[in-house]
Amino acid sequence: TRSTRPQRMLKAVQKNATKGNPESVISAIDYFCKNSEWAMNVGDEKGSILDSVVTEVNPSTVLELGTYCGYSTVRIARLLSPGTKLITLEFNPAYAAVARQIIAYAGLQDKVTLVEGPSSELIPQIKERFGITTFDFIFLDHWKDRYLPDIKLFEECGLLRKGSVLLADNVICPGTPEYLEYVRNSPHYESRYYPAHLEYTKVEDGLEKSVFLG
Ligand SMILES: O=C(NC/C=C/[C@H]1O[C@@H](n2cnc3c(NCCO)ncnc32)[C@H](O)[C@@H]1O)c1cc(-c2ccc(F)cc2)cc(O)c1O
Ligand SMILES: [Mg+2]
Repeated sequence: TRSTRPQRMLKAVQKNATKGNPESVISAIDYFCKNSEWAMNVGDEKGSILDSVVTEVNPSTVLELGTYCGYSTVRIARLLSPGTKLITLEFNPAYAAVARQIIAYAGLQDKVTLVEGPSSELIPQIKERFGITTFDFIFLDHWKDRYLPDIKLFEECGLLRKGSVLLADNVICPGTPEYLEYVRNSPHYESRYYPAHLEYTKVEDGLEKSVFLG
């Protein structure tokens, strides 16, 4: 049977990247998406903004919603201080299998805990399963209509502290209107929009950074 796009992306990484070199894995995926097949990775332009926010926050506890093929997982994990790990949630087993191989190819498997399952079920389990009290940094890049319910779940589960940073992809395209309205109007968040473009295109998109105020 025909391979899937994530499987073809993995092949491109194994063919064009250098094992243990995260930068080469990122470049190989961006090259594949620009020259072979578009895929919904955060991409290089928004990825650079992601890099700058992660570097600024220098988080000890990190959560990503929506691993997909692991592109943003690799971007984030390569910037973490020694000993810091990130938890990434992915409910599609086929995507998770590809992501594990891409993360391992980058040599970052020891900095990443990929948990298979839906965020709605996993978020309430995080404290007891992973011994986390609160998250310093959260990257949202899963189904766009799940951003708002999941941020409310973070609040209910006490997973945010004064200063927790949430960074959301695709707030313009495909768009997350309810989430944007919430974080921009809630007295509990200080929000800022980073304009950019939809990965590998000229279409307008951007990232929204929201700091929890307690
Ligand atoms: O749709 C987009 N992203 C979705 C990501 C889904 C990934 O995350 C996984 N996932 C989803 N919900 C959950 C969940 N929780 C939900 C239930 O609890 N818990 C765990 N994992 C979850 C999926 O299995 C996928 O691996 C997108 C589209 C465009 C786009 C723009 C323009 C176009 F024309 C076309 C496409 C651009 C982008 O950057 C995009 O991110
Ligand atoms: Mg996205």
